[in-house]
Amino acid sequence: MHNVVFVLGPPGSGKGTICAKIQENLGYVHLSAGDLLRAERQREGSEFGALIEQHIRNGSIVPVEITCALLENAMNNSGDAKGFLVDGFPRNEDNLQGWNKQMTGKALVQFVLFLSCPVPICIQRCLNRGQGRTDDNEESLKKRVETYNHQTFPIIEHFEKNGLVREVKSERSVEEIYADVVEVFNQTAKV
Ligand SMILES: Nc1ncnc2c1ncn2[C@@H]1O[C@H](COP(=O)(O)OP(=O)(O)OP(=O)(O)O)[C@@H](O)[C@H]1O
Ligand SMILES: Nc1ccn([C@@H]2O[C@H](COP(=O)(O)O)[C@@H](O)[C@H]2O)c(=O)n1
Ligand SMILES: [Mg+2]
Repeated sequence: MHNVVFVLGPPGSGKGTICAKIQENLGYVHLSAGDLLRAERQREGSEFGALIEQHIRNGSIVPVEITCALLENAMNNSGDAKGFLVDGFPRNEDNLQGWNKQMTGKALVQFVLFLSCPVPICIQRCLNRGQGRTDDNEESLKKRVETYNHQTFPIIEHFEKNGLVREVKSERSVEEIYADVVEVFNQTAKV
């Protein structure tokens, strides 16, 4: 059984940054759904490359069968891990239902780390990121925020109703955020 922490928040809220620190210090393996999709988009011979790029540019969500298969493969190929930080998933109802269908009995969701941050700050962070992402532009960001507000936030609310959400405000320095995140892990997960 894989231990899983879902990490959610608006685009640019700092999910990848904080997950890297958790992986370094707390022994969880970081799996970013977006990174896995970008790698699959680049993989020679992938039948999904064009479809993934279309969704990424539009800020829309790739069908769960593709994303969940990438996540499950990555977990199975990671050897012994204390747990997995599943960053940027589940992003909509399709992701959630597909995960439940495919992963029930194989993964245990310990909690959901919700990095909350005002959208204008998130947008500015993405525009300054400088990694050459095809979706870090004003047009794609508008759509990504719309998708977050209409599809992802309701998923966070769903987990909140089940008592699984641990919110950490991420409009602060990485050090301040990370200190609160460590508290959350100490209280909730077996570290
Ligand atoms: N607390 C912070 N303060 C200032 N800048 C930050 C902070 N956390 C992350 N950043 C910067 O903001 C940008 C976005 O961070 P990051 O990639 O971690 O966000 P993300 O939530 O994974 O975004 P996305 O959803 O687009 O993948 C990066 O350039 C990162 O260095
Ligand atoms: N569960 C997911 C996660 C991501 N995507 C697509 O990738 C884009 C980038 O995601 P980041 O988390 O790296 O910002 C995102 O806008 C989606 O197009 C997805 O489809 N499903
Ligand atoms: Mg990210």
